Amino acid sequence: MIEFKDVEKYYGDFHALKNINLKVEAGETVVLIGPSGSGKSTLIRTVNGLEPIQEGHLIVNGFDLADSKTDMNRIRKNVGMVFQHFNLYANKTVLENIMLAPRKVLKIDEAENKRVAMALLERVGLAEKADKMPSSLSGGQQQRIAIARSLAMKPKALLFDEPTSALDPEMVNDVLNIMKEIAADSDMTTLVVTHEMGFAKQVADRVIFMADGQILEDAPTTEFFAHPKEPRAQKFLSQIMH
Ligand SMILES: Nc1ncnc2c1ncn2[C@@H]1O[C@H](COP(=O)(O)OP(=O)(O)OP(=O)(O)O)[C@@H](O)[C@H]1O
Repeated sequence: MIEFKDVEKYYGDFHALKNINLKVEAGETVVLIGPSGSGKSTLIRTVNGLEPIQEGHLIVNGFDLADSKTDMNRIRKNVGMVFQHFNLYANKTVLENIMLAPRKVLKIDEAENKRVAMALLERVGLAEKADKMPSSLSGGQQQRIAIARSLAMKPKALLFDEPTSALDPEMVNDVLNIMKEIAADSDMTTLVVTHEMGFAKQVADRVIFMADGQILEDAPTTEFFAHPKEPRAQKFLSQIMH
């Protein structure tokens, strides 16, 4: 579903991603961890073209993002993204937030669009908020709406960029529980940047450890947490687990 081949990414002179090679199979759940500034957000933002790469190849759903002929709209249709700060449309109701992209991009029938949107709101436990404005909801509720909005596009892959780090602690589990359900869906490819190690342990098929723009370790979850090989991963885990 997603393959990085010798990818290099720069912000001006700053080398943000260094020789990234990574393959994520369809249906896999991969968690990216690592110290602040190691390039985790940058890496997942390249997958739906939010950040361009400068060298190498990045194949998403069969299309190379390094190829100027690749249609980014087509990529974004299949690859949803959930951000740390929700990014809901402030001047639209919860229901409109969810219905907008399917209407504009997928051009689906209005009644069907509403039916799907309401079903998604049920799924995230917020059907009664359909006609509210996002600003009247808590952060955790807004994030659940943002997830429902992504799912409405029926993406093949979902990218989560620290989706719980802006939330009050009591809101975190509601969001993680929905993410766990999504991760368990064997058709959905899920890439998650998070500091929630419990979540990583429970749902990730693999853990990627990054530092200084490089992937230092890429291992099955149980193996990674039981025996991290890289000294920097060992140090990171010992700091974060206390
Ligand atoms: N738009 C940008 N312009 C210039 N430098 C940037 C930009 N975005 C990120 N960087 C730099 O790239 C490096 C990697 O940032 P990135 O946000 O990908 O790290 P991260 O591992 O996700 O960190 P965190 O856990 O703190 O979110 C950092 O040094 C950051 O300052």
